Amino acid sequence: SKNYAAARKYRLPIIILPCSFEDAWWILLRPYFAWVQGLPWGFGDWYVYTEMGWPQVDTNKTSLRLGDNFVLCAPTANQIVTSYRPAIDTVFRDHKNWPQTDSQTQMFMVYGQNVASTNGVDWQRHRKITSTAFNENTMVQVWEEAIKRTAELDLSVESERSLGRLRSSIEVLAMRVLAQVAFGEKRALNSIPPGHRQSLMQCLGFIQKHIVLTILFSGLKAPDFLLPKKLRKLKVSVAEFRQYMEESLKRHLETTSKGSTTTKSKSLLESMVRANEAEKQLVEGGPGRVSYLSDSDLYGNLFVFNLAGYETTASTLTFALPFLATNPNVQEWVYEELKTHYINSSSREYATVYSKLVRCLSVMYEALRLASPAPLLVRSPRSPMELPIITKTGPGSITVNPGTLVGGHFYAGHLSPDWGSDAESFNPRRFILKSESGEESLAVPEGRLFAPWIFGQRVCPGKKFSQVEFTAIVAQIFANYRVKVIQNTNESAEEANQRMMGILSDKYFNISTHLKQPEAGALRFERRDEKS
Ligand code: HEM
Repeated sequence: SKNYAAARKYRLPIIILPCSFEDAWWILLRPYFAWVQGLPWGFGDWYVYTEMGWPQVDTNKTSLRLGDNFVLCAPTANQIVTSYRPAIDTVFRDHKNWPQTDSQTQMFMVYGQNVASTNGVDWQRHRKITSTAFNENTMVQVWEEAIKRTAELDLSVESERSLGRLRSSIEVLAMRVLAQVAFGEKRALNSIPPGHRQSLMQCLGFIQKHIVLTILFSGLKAPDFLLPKKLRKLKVSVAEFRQYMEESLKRHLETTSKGSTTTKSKSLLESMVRANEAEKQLVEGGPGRVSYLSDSDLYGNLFVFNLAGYETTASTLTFALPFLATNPNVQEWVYEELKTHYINSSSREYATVYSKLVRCLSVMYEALRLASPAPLLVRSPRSPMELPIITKTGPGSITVNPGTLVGGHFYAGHLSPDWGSDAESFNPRRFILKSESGEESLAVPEGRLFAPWIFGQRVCPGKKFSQVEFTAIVAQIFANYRVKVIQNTNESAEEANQRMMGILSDKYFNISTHLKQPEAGALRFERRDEKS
């Protein structure tokens, strides 16, 4: 009731919730209460808003009904949900005054503090060291590794794949790219090396799938026989992944201490270790706070790179490919670009090719606009802060107190009617600008909210990594294949495409975007050099 009284003062529409995703107990119980959605007179309408990534289910429905800003009023806290651009700008440009909340950052705190789990000066320390790892040398590796691994996908041998199967193939691919580029890991990721009980892919995959349980129970000291089977398995996976990280770090520390003479670092981890060692030398004996990372910090960051670094890209591709399959004209438009700059180009090198493939990148932008893996990002001020709002009477502002949350509702911004009458359809051309001389470039149309990697100082450090990887994979696939939706018996191509769009809109959130029915649709990859 205290929260409700505070919410009323904002003069914004209010949705009352009996609990929220900030309550740990509710996260566990939530699946058992799905039935409330079937209650008459909208009695169960609150249910959808009680999970972290709810906009992936609701998309922009609530925003169309209630406007650009409204309040979710729960017993734990009020959350002002906004897709109003001045508000998004105010909050996300200023991470000092609008830091992340514990419930969001702690999601990433399984092995140690890291760039995603910290705020303020601690964050600066993590960010400084980890950012050194994302340089142009890394991008060359991402490009080459992604092309090589895509060629190994064997799309002509296994030419028909359900969306579920496609997702797992692409996850393996993206994980390989990350493992190679980030950790210099050359071993097969799905075999079990001596001294291990699980492969790297097995343990990371299991942690990823049960990330919420991992966060809730990673510190649990209970003896194994008291734990349910799933938690026992999770404990093994968490320990296994730690062992992989320790081995990897040990290898890298050895190489760094040998003082390798090349200036170019070979992996993200190596750059990070190097920058950290340099930082240690710098402060040795000097006064002031610690500016380097401890081993536990390094593990924390390694884990978070794994968590943030492959599923997001894999998720984006699992949407982009079927979107392209339902839009053969867009495929041909992408192919035109590939013919000029990739297929018939004398070089396939990152430096010459990547920046020219703007149509490929526009496909990524459009897939992210429609199915971003980060649907709602929450912040909360440390001291009372002004937040711009918009009501029926026009723009204004309200004071937000500490303890009140502000949720940036990126889905609503990405699907807003501002994008025009085709806001809901897949049309990557909207991101392409043509100069008078006919040269194409990528641009977000004026006056739209588009921030899948957010912006400002806390922008995703893997933004370019993911763009280069996505472009390489799309280029390599569409230079060689046409992709089609597989029709069911008695179904026309048009009907199959319609069905596919339905499957793609049925989503849920777990670190990234997932389909509820990935086995209900499938794609066929047809080689371009064979008759179709
Ligand atoms: C399509 C791909 C990707 C998307 C859409 C994406 C999106 C995002 C977003 C929205 C954030 C901000 C979260 C917040 O502040 O609450 C973020 C942070 C982060 N991302 Fe990404 N990301 C992608 C790929 C990657 C990749 C490939 C890596 C690493 C290899 C990566 C590493 C990180 C890290 C470490 C952070 C935390 C940074 C910080 O808090 O300072 N991401 N990402």
